[in-house]
Amino acid sequence: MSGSVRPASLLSPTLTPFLYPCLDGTWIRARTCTSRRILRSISTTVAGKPPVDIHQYDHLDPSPPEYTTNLFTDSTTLTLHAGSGGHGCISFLREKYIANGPANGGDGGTGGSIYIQAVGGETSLHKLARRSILKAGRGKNGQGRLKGGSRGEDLLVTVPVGTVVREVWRKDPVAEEEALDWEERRARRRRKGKGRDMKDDENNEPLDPSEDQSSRWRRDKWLLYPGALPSWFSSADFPALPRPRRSNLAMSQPPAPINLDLDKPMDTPMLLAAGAMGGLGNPHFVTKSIMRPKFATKGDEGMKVQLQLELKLLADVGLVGLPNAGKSTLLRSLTGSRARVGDWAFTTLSPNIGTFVLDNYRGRPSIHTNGSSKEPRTNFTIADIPGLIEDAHQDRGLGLGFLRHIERAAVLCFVVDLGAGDAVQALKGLWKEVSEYEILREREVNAESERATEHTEGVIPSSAPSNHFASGEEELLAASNAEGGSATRRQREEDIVLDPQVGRQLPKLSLPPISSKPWFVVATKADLPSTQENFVRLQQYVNDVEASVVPHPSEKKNAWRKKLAALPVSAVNREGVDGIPTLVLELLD
Ligand SMILES: Nc1nc2c(ncn2[C@@H]2O[C@H](COP(=O)(O)OP(=O)(O)OP(=O)(O)O)[C@@H](O)[C@H]2O)c(=O)[nH]1
Ligand SMILES: [Mg+2]
Repeated sequence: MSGSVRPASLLSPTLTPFLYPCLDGTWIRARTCTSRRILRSISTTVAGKPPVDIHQYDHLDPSPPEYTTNLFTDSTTLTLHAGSGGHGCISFLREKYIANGPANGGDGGTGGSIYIQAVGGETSLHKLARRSILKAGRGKNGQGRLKGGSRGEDLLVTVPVGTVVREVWRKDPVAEEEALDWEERRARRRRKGKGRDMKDDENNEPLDPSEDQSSRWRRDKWLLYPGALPSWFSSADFPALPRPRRSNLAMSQPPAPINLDLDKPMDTPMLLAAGAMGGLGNPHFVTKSIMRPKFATKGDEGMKVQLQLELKLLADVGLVGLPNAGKSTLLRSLTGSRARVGDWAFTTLSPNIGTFVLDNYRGRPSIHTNGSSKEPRTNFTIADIPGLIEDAHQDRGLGLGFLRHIERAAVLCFVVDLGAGDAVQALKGLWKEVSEYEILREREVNAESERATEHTEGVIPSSAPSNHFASGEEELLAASNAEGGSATRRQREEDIVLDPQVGRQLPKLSLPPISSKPWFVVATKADLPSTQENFVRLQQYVNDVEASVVPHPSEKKNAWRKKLAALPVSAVNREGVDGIPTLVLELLD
């Protein structure tokens, strides 16, 4: 021990004597009664203990065949196809003595809808990543005797809690039809208003009455009686194409673009894209002149939407450390996790989540409170992410891809290896990467909000509710006034949520800055020889940060400085780790 440092006064009042018995007496200042009880029990077992066998806990230092590998994917792109509607049916009643009965074709069924639900218990998107396109079922075609087609099968996409969903693009054929229909009716209205001279205001050209699109026969929209040739039908025989329709369900769709943060388990699935409407059967087109219409309409095409899913794991504690620091070993010693451990860098290639059980319901109930909810806390979760290397924030190593998983951790646990050089420098290096990542993230959030503003200004979302809820004339008047029209639309969009549980757009999560999160340091491999001085220097530095004698390692103003602690542990021998839950609970609550 160097003479300049006064170790006894610097060491934390935690588990130091356990590892450094020569410094005994410093640990008596335990923070809480609980930690004092734990420490006392450890110290009594330590007295007169024979040297520890490093391999006594096999699962903490496993042999290679025992390594577990888990499939993990934290981001993927999915293309979802809502179900198309079934076609309407062309059919006529035929019974004994009724040779040429009336039309009795049923309507086509509505296509299946797409729902999303965040569920607990899942920690990866790999199942979804294997399937890039997911399709809901198509509605069945209508049948004779006015039998409507059955609905298409719905599709439920289940994602882990913590998934962020962003829309990449969408193709909504019904919205395109609506836009076309709206243009046509506006042109018709203008013609009506202009009277006989019929001049187009923009081009100043005479309008051709035959240009009326509504009466235009569209082959792709109509279904003809089997065996009938299109030439048998003149366009005059066809009624105007029915206006585009949407199911009632479409009103609970989130407005475009979809931007969800599913940070809580959902009781009910949330609608993403409603299935398209089925076509109309031939009875809809019976008129005085056409008593037996030999045509029906086809079902609408379903909406397609591409979504980017990104998983941000939700854990109470995030382990941050250099490669090979001993994070996975620490996770294994604290929890029942089977995280892969190995004596080389980048053993961990994807995040692991472990659960520390406080109350296993076998004894007296746990009395730990659970933050805001005030319910007893029965466990807390710990996320172990791949090691960070210098410039991880510039995507070196595996860092950047996985730093997002600690974004939502309530407490950060910096893991430094006492046997691998200056622990203070290691801690400063880790903080540098974390704060650089924070800057990157802030920039990304700003860019995203700018994009969102651009999108909403003056553009009618493609999933704007259908016009068929208002009477045609009323709506035309509103729409002819550009400003008023979009305002009405926007207003209606806010009003249309039928089921507040299912149709709500989840609020965007506003994450606190990473540097303002509570943190502590775990100095691992304290069983290695001559690590004592290194730990003492680390302890001194942490105390100085707490007392604001030196700047915070993140160099941020409002960074967390309360209750800082550095704990020496030997995870591989499971020594010193018992103090971590107590500290974590203090910081969590
Ligand atoms: N002596 C000693 N060795 C340890 C201790 N903790 C971990 N190790 C060893 O350090 C090596 C690396 O441990 P890991 O837990 O895989 O380290 P990691 O930080 O998860 O490494 P990456 O996943 O590569 O980032 C393994 O050989 C462990 O047995 C400890 O407390 N004492
Ligand atoms: Mg690891």
